[in-house]
Order: sequence, then C-alpha cells, then structure tokens
Amino acid sequence: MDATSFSGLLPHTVFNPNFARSYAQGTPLTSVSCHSLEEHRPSSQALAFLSSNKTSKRTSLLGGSNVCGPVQKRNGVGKAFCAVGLGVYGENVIEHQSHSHATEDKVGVLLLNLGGPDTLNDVQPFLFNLFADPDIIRLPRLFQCLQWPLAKLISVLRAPKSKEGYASIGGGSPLRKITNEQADALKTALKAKNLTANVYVGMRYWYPFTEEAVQQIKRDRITKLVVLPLYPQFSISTTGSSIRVLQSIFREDAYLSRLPVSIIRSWYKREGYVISMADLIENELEKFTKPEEVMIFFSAHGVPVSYVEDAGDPYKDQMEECIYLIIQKLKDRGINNDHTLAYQSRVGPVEWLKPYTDKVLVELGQKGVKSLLAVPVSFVSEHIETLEEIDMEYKELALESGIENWGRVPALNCTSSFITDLADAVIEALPTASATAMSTPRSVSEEDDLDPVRYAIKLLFGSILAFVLLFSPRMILAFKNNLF
Ligand SMILES: C=CC1=C(C)c2cc3[nH]c(cc4nc(cc5[nH]c(cc1n2)c(C)c5CCC(=O)O)C(CCC(=O)O)=C4C)c(C)c3C=C
Ligand SMILES: [Fe+2]
Repeated sequence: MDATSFSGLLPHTVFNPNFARSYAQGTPLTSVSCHSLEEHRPSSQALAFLSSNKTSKRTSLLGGSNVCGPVQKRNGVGKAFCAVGLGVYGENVIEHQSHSHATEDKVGVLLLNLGGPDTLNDVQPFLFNLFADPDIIRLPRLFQCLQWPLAKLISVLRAPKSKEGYASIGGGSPLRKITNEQADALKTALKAKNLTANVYVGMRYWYPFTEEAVQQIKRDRITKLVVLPLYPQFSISTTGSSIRVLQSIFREDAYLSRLPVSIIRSWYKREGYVISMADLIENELEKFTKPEEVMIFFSAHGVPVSYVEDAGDPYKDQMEECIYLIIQKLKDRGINNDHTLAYQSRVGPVEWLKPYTDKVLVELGQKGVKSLLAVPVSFVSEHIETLEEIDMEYKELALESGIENWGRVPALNCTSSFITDLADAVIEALPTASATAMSTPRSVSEEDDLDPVRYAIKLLFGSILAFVLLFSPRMILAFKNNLF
C-alpha cells in the first residue's frame, strides 16, 4: 500500500515544471488551483462567474502552475512519497506537531470518488465539471485560460451521447448509491475491528462534492483523517486530481491545515484486494461450460499516452503490476487461463493507452477465441463504463466478431473480503503524531493571476490561441469522428 501522512504548515518551495516526469514515488498533481464550489456549479453559473469575477483567486481558470511542494519522507509502510505537487519530489521533509494532544481522537475516513450524474439533467453540468478539470483536459500552459470555455463546448457536444448511455442504465449513475453503501459497510467493518470512525464520501465532479464532505469533517471536529481514494491504481486524472482539490481546500483553512492526514494513494498490491479480485474471476469462470478455455480479458480505463510518457503518470505500470498479481493469485489456485489487458473509454483527439479494448475484442474474435470473460479493473463500483460500455457495447461487438460465450466479472462494490481489507488499510494508515504538510503554497502562476494586468494579457493571448486550437483540423476531425 502506498500511503502518505501529513499535517501542519505549508512548504515554501516552488519547483521547476520541467521536473514533471518523476511521478514514480509521488502524488502527481498539475496546476494548484484556488478551488471552490464555484467550479462545480452547473456550467451557466460557472461561465457567468468567469466573466464577472476576473480578478478573483480562482486561478484554475489559468491553471497550469505545475508546482510541487517539497515534502518527501518515508512513511510507515517504508515507501518514499511526495506530499504535493506535479511529479516533483524534493528531499525536504517538513514535519509539524499535530493535534496529538487531543484527549480523545475522533477518526474520520474520507472516501474519494469521481461522482456521476444522478439524473439525465445532471449529465451536461457533470461533464462540464469533468472537462473543466485541468487534470482531465491537460492544456498547454498558454491555452489554460480556455479550460472553462472548452469544457462548456465539449460538455454540450458530448452530453447527448452520454445521456443515451445513462438513460440505458436507468437514467443516472449508480456511483453515489454504491459509494454510500461502501462507506456504511466500511464503518461497520472498522467498528468490528474496534475502530470507531466517521466515514465521509467526497466526489470530484458531482454531489456530494469533496468540499461538502470536508465541511462536515470540520463540523464533526475530526482530529485524525485517513483519505482513501476508491481507485486501486494511481492516476493523475483520478486520485491525483482529487488530492489536488483537497490540498487547495486544506491550504485555505487554519484548522484543516493542522489536521493529521494520511492519504492512501494506491492499494492495488494489497493482498485482500488481489484475493477479492481473484475470487470474483474464479466464480465467474465456473459459469462457463469449459472454464479452462476462457480468455480472461482485463479492461482498464484508458488515459492519454502523454500522461504516462510526458507527465510520468504511474497508472500504466501499476495496472500491469496489478494484473500480474491477480494472475499469479489465480495460478496459485491452479487456474492457468490465457489473459490479456486492453484499455477502454477513449475520449478526444489524442492518442490513449493501447491496445484499445474494442480493437482487441475484434482481433480475438477473428483469431478464433470463443469464450471471453471481461474484467473491469480500474474501478471498484459498477458505473456507466461497466453497465453500458462493457455489458452492452463491447458485448455486442464481441459477439459480432465471433466470440460465442461472453461473461463479465462484477465490480467489487460491497464484497465483504474487499471491504474488510479496506478497513485494514485504513487502520494501517492512521496518521501518527508527527506528519508533514498537506497543502502547497500558491504557485508563481497563480500569484500572477491575482494581478489584473497580467491576467488581461494572458486572456488576450489565450483567446487568440483558443481560436487556432478550436478550429484546428485535429479538433474538427475529433468532433466529426465522435471522439468527444
Ligand atoms: C476525457 C478524459 C478522461 C480521462 C483521462 C478519464 C480517466 C478516468 N476515468 C475513470 C473512471 C470514470 N470515468 C467516469 C466518467 C467519465 N470519464 C470521462 C473522461 C475521462 N476519464 C467522461 C467523459 C466520463 C463521463 C461518462 C461519459 O460520457 O462517457 C466515471 C463515472 C461513471 C458514472 O457511472 O457516472 C468513472 C468511474 C478512471 C478510473 C480514469 C483513469 C484511470
Ligand atoms: Fe473517466
């Protein structure tokens, strides 16, 4: 498990963005924004804000600061980590006395998740929030003032296609309900292990937003916090983005910036997780007439190649290691099926991790594979990409391509061995008395954005570049090919 503990004051070093590749041991974050709930409001309000409050601190509009705090230390698990910042991992460790004198600790666990639209009306504003995230659409620095207009444009254009998907799975995302159930189950599992804790849910792009969860944590006067992103593998676009938001909230608040916090940044190596996945696979294999002939097809959520190659996102390496561990566990049980890994859910005109799920399914069918078991592996709840993309789109494609027997491993959801293991992970990660800083200072670029003249210059150049970018042949082609 890869966990990090923090509390206390802010580090004061701004790092060179050229160091951005070194994600290997740290928490990858891009621009540090002075983030607030405004960013999450439905797009019309967000855009109104864009035009009416230009000198505000909401520097995510211009984003792209590529700042890293210098915090790095060895945690209890013996792994080096970086507390904050875009892939830059300095040696300085800043430790502070935490709230360790509290007579009785009040433990909180914050589950971070992506969030999903509750209804079809929520789809476009949800997509706006997603595309407005500089960790999802990573624009070159000069273009970063386009983040919101671009998010508006893409969300409006993509909404009809997404709505169809959500309509086909019952009119909204099941993520909120399932994550709440996981939170309840985790609380019970912790209680069974003699740890009384409040478990909170904080979503990145829809309700209940991370900000709301953090406000509740403050109201409850929590004295120790464990942050558990519900993504087994770390990616800039998932855990990285959620932690960036947390850091910016904590940075602005005296109480929170002193709260001892541990962040579990990835947990795909945990024995309990690997066993739970192997159990689910074994169980589904048994439903086939000839289980030993089934191809185990891991389908991971993709990310753009540039995340891995330019920004040092450890996601691909972690995914490959995760698959290896699950396969080893199956082999230990005498299950030696063929397996393969492919990446799904590509969006936009750039190159994503390969091979692509749809292409591999067709190839396997053409090669004569007759039985296939799809295993979603980036995420622990059912959601649109399992229920619609895999169960409907990919199944249809596979059957058309010659595959005759199709199965799909369910998401872990509230599987008890999995929840019990999460409880162990939380207990192992409980922050100790001394901890390092959670939040980063504002970046040079952010400070620039507080200056109206510099802001106006950036906006002018940004608009010119926006024009060029939006009408580039690549973007036009991407829209034509339905890649948004
Ligand atoms: C545009 C870039 C995207 C990246 C990068 C990305 C990474 C990523 N996402 C998940 C998990 C989920 N994604 C979900 C929804 C979703 N994601 C994107 C785009 C990117 N994701 C879009 C446009 C959407 C909206 C749905 C759609 O229109 O297709 C969800 C929520 C699903 C739900 O039920 O509501 C999850 C979960 C991971 C794990 C990941 C990187 C590793
Ligand atoms: Fe996604």
